[in-house]
Amino acid sequence: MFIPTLERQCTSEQREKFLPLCYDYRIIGTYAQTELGHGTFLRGLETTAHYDPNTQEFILNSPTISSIKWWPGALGKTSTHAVVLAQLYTLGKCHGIHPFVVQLRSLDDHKPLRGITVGDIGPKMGFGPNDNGYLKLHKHRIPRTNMLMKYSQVSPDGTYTKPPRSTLTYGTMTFVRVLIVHGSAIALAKASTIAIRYSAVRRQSELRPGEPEPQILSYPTQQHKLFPLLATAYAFHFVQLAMMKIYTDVNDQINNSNFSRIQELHALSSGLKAFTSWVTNAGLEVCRMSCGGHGYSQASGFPRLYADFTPSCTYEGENTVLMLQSARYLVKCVRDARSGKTLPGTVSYLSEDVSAVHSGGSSGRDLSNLDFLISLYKQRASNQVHFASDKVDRGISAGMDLVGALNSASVHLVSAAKAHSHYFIAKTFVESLKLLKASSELQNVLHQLASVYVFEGIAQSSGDFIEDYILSGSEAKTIRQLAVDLLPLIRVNAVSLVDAFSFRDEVLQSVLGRYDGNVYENLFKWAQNSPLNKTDVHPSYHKYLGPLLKRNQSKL
Ligand SMILES: CCCCCCCCCCCCCCCCCCCC(=O)SCCNC(=O)CCNC(=O)[C@H](O)C(C)(C)COP(=O)(O)OP(=O)(O)OC[C@H]1O[C@@H](n2cnc3c(N)ncnc32)[C@H](O)[C@@H]1OP(=O)(O)O
Ligand SMILES: Cc1cc2nc3c(=O)[nH]c(=O)nc-3n(C[C@H](O)[C@H](O)[C@H](O)COP(=O)(O)OP(=O)(O)OC[C@H]3O[C@@H](n4cnc5c(N)ncnc54)[C@H](O)[C@@H]3O)c2cc1C
Repeated sequence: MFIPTLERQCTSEQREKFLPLCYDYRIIGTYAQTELGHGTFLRGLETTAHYDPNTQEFILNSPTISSIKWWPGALGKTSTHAVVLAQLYTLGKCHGIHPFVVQLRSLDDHKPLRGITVGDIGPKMGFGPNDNGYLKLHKHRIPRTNMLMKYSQVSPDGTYTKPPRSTLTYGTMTFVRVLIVHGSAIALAKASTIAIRYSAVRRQSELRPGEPEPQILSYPTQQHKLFPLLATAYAFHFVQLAMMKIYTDVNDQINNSNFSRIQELHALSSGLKAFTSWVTNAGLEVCRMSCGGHGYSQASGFPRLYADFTPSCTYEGENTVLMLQSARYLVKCVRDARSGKTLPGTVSYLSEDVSAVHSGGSSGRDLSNLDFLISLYKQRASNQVHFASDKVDRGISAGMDLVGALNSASVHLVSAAKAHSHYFIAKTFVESLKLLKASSELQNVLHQLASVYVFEGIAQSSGDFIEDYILSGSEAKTIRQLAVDLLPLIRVNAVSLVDAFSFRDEVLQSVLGRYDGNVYENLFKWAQNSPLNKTDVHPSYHKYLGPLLKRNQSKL
């Protein structure tokens, strides 16, 4: 995050000064924004940067215990520099959060500089090798030119020039949220690879006396656990491509001072980061549990994969908060649509009258047709967004202010943002396959994946579709069965579909997911290499167990 922030927030002179140092690994930096007392509420950050026109320096301080920077990756022991987000004060006025480059450690002996107290925050659930750290600043001075001034400036005499948009400071977070969508796709693909390869190797239970134990991948329940997640990994792959394309297009516009789509990008990246990381987080656990006891071993790769992925639901914007950000934008779009404004591409459906298109229970609807089902996802999303938006309006009519009305409707707003994200993902998956240049055989297999993703997505949220009369109960049951009917067809190509992710064994880090399927021999080898097995009799025997046993044997 250090380098992307410099690339996006530096003037050209600052880029020339700082970026070569980064690219040549002459300095190592972190992104120090979160504090002990604030991670979500950025306007509440307490670190201060007061401008001193006499010396043309900023004086940085951590004025309270809650203002100590806390969590930034590699801050504890590694980073020589940080981008520090602090409240800017100049000529007696506060201008809000701005980014500053701060050197933390000497480039000679790596010791912390004067006014810098820095260290590791201690052991975490995962990310063991990462020294997430703390930073306490005490009257630490930096040159005026260390404030990143692409969008806002402080002149030598302390005059402040404000940015075209205050939220441009938040740009790096948007970029990383887009990367996290990609990260979700990768993590779910890894977990699917491990679970499906192992399920093809593992044989368990005797269905009928004398019959060989079947591969657990042959059980419909095992297929129902794993194949929708495999399909989701493929869906997220295509979604992250689409998300990155939108990010790149909007970022190019921003670089040309066109800020018209910044809100749409923020809303979409927030919703997709939250949706994909939540779904992946839950999916990793399903994959682990589908591997039985060996899934719980470190050898499976699942404990580390989960412990390292699960903070994706928290960092870079806590998921609930991001869903609310997305929903806030959707509510604004409903208002704009009602006042006749044209809506941007990813939300234009909110101005369509989808309610008349479909009503549950109509006979003869082709429930296996993906284009038709995507139109139902659209109707569900539109209904949920309009419902939540109407709740906000009713709150205001009842005398609440906008903040109060939004807060009061927030549970429904999160549901609406989820439905919106889900519609975007399902639509993107189906549309991406149409554009894919592939053999008819491959198209057929991918269509099976898209179908099970779309069917299972409805099955798992059938309440939404039934409550709004988008589907009848019997139609929902039919779609649920369509998903189950697809499972044996996907079984034929399941191992090939995870092999297609092409994770090398060294990357997958899983004995269960080894490409050669030689699990048991390598599990035994792995166990023998366990530190506890360095000696037949562990040294602790002589200190604890031995004396205890001998003492009790003497009583016999
Ligand atoms: C290139 C090939 C790569 C291959 C990649 C392979 C895989 C990648 C693997 C994964 C990589 C990722 C690894 C991750 C490592 C990251 C580690 C974690 C780092 C961190 O956690 S950094 C800290 C993150 N912190 C946050 O995200 C804080 C969240 N809080 C906020 O953003 C704001 O406080 C919040 C919640 C938005 C509230 O803002 P606030 O101003 O207080 O209040 P409002 O809600 O009223 O917003 C005002 C206004 O601003 C708009 N807004 C807010 N944010 C943005 C934004 N980012 N962009 C644009 N606009 C924004 C908001 O919509 C409001 O607008 P209105 O018009 O409605 O007024
Ligand atoms: C592994 C890891 C790495 C990190 N790396 C970095 C880094 O490199 N740099 C950095 O600056 N930070 C980093 N962070 C910090 C991270 O960005 C914050 O933890 C994150 O933004 C969440 O903020 P918080 O911890 O204050 O959670 P909180 O906001 O306190 O969340 C707690 C609960 O409050 C709820 N909540 C908060 N606000 C609202 C609201 N308005 N409406 C409804 N509910 C709300 C949330 O939904 C959540 O359930 C990292 C964190 C982790 C775990």
